[in-house]
Amino acid sequence: MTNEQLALPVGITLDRFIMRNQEAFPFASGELSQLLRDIALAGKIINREINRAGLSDITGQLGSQNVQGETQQKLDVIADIRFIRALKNGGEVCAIISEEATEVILTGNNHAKYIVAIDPLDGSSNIDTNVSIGTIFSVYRRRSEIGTEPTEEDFLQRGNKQVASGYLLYGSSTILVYTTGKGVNGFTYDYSLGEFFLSHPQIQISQDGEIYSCNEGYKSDFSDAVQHYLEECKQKRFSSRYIGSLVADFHRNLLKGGIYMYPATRKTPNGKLRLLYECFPLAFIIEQAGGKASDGKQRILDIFPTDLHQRSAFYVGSGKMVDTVENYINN
Ligand SMILES: O=P(O)(O)OC[C@H]1O[C@](O)(COP(=O)(O)O)[C@@H](O)[C@@H]1O
Ligand SMILES: [Mg+2]
Ligand SMILES: [Mg+2]
Repeated sequence: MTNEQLALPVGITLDRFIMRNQEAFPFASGELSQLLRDIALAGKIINREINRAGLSDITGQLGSQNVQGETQQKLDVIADIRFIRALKNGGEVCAIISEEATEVILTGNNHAKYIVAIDPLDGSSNIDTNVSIGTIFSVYRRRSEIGTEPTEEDFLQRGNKQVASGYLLYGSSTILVYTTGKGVNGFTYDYSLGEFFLSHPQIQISQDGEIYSCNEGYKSDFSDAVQHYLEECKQKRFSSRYIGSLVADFHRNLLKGGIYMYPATRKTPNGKLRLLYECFPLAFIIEQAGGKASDGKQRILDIFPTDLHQRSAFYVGSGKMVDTVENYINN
């Protein structure tokens, strides 16, 4: 055994990976790198709180409602506070929108050029039952002039204007997956070292898959087209998998191939999921991984949002499966 083999490498840390990517772009100023580090830091803190949730009084409902009319879980609000604080203190973000806040959150960093849209805790209905949950984020350059106070207008940009997006998945292991438009990479959290390490380089989704994921409890509320597509999935003996946490269902399909669908229903005629901090960020990831994301009629990333908390039908995953459901819907 060589001496080198005595001390096997532990891998590439997130920090080093970010630095290497920054060095690859001489004009990169390091602000986006710092922003990604701030998100990773808040993710570590939330992860620790989630791991201890059953031992500390942070499970259950807070009783207040968010702008969507959903009852907020304590962890929804704790995660919201942690990410906003990390991004404020990091200094690279001038404004934030969050699922848990009605209005634009001004950080006071008016000199900063980035804005962030965030779903601080995704899969809220699964928090208290130890099922995988996550955080979803999206980063844009502001539209308003640096030095001025950002407004709602800064956030009303098409999804194809994102400069970065990603998610954290707090599951059997904790993983951070993100893109800055140069492919998709995943980093697994090593608790013992307190570091994220590159574990899933350059993720690509298979063009076709045999997993479909949607809440079939609402099937009778889906359009005939979607019901026909579900029938086809069953005839083809595809596996039905639905965790009920978008991040977890998305991540499984990203690695295994498959399609996640949250169609419009009578209860949610515009779909349930939010364009700016659920659909756009995951659509950017899936396209960078070779897959597709649609609202049934058009590419999600081409949609021009008119409202901060706008909802959309969402079909995302292996390209051929998204094409098939789109064909059903449009023919
Ligand atoms: O219970 P339903 O209607 O199937 O909805 C589940 C979906 O709603 C969500 O919980 C919405 O996200 P939040 O938990 O962030 O509100 C998704 O994670 C999940 O895919
Ligand atoms: Mg969500
Ligand atoms: Mg949420």
